[in-house]
Amino acid sequence: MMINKKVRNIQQKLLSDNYYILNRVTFDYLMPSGHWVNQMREVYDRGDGAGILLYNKAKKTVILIKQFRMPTYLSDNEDGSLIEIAAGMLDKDNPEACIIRETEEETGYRLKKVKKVYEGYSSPGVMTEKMHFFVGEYTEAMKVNEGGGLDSEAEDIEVMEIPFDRAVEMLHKGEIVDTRTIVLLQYAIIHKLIE
Ligand SMILES: Nc1nc2c(ncn2[C@@H]2O[C@H](COP(=O)(O)OP(=O)(O)O[C@H]3O[C@H](CO)[C@@H](O)[C@H](O)[C@@H]3O)[C@@H](O)[C@H]2O)c(=O)[nH]1
Ligand SMILES: [Mg+2]
Repeated sequence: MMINKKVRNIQQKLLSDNYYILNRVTFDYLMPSGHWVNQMREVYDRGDGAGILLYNKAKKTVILIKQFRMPTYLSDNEDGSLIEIAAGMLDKDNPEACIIRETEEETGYRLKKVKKVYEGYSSPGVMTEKMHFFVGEYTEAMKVNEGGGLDSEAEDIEVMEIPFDRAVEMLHKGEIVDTRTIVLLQYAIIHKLIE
């Protein structure tokens, strides 16, 4: 941890801990020219996350979810709804336990086994978050409730079971614009999860 000799004098100033943590971080950075320059970054820390692509080989389907995402609505997403993989923030549990819990809350399927495929920083210039990516097979027998998210968190999640071919078409037509979902659909294509 923190062994980079080109970086020193890191200072953090808390800008907000209203919900998660936003810090203003200043530091000195040694340029290739040999000069130290003072730099500033605002860094958002809301912990790490996990996401999963659920797929069924026999039915040749995947499960995605649709929900309202305010930041995209403030950007250019017309009605603010976004098609995504099931995903959640790690509380104190490990990524695997987290994704199994989130899958049940959001989609209604209780998985026993998941496969970790990637780890990656979500938005490395801005936030600390690292995402843990999983894939998992689901069957009708694993369905324990309707999903839809937690009322206590005011979640309104639509569960979408769709043919894998349709998901790939949506990907290629630009109807899927969540990076994490793009990553896992591409994983499924590359590794022929469904044929
Ligand atoms: N009041 C309040 N509640 C919040 C706020 N931010 C999040 N929440 C609550 O925290 C819940 C988080 O639900 P999760 O399912 O755990 O997380 P997520 O929003 O699906 O996040 C996943 O996707 C993100 C990408 O959009 C990832 O960044 C994240 O790591 C995770 O994978 C939300 O439903 C909401 O109730 C906030 O600023 N204020
Ligand atoms: Mg979620």
